[in-house]
Amino acid sequence: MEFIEYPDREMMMIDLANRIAGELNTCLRQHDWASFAVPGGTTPGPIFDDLCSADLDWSRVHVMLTDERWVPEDHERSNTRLLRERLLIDRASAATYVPLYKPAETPEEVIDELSETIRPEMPISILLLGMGADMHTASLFPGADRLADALDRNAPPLMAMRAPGAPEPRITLTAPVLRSAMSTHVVITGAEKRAALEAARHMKPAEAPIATVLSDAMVHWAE
Ligand SMILES: O=C(O)[C@H](O)[C@@H](O)[C@H](O)[C@H](O)COP(=O)(O)O
Repeated sequence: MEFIEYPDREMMMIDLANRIAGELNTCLRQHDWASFAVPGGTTPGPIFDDLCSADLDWSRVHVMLTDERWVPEDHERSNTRLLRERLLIDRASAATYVPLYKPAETPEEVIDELSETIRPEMPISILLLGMGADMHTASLFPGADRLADALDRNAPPLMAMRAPGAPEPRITLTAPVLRSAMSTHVVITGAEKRAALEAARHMKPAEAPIATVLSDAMVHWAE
């Protein structure tokens, strides 16, 4: 694991947007298209604000979420809504969006369909992950109902997940998909998450799910 500490959040967000744009460009020089998976939540918005105007061939970039909260797309907690408002705009509006949501009562009703569209995107070219102070990443939460299955190396690419720490059902990429990404960045802020990250390095993914990706990840932190 590589840990990069920044003087402040703004510099970190700008630097990460630049790094990711550079990695996407490199990937597009070598391949016809690149898959780019991003988290929702409160942290990545400023990265999206910078990245959406990056000068690259977005028409060959496939953007997807690492996980989604099972709420309609216009709900304030929808990660899809965050992407549509802050990433898939400006130059990045030319990207192909690969959805992790379809209107349905539960994720189980549409997971097979969604999995079929996700499968061809593997392995993910560039993966950006967030982390909660409880050491969850994507929607791999400690104590989640199907965490052990999602950590298994034979897990399907996409799973529904319910957890005490998550107010609504989730759908999430599973550990084998996250671990097979060609480039992995984790972005975290604040002292509490830094301490959680340090602790997770010595814990098993069953207790600290972020641990499943740490060995090959570049972690970006600012106060
Ligand atoms: O939908 C989500 O909640 C995310 O994809 C999730 O994995 C997120 O990255 C962490 O919960 C951190 O969230 P914050 O950035 O809001 O702290």
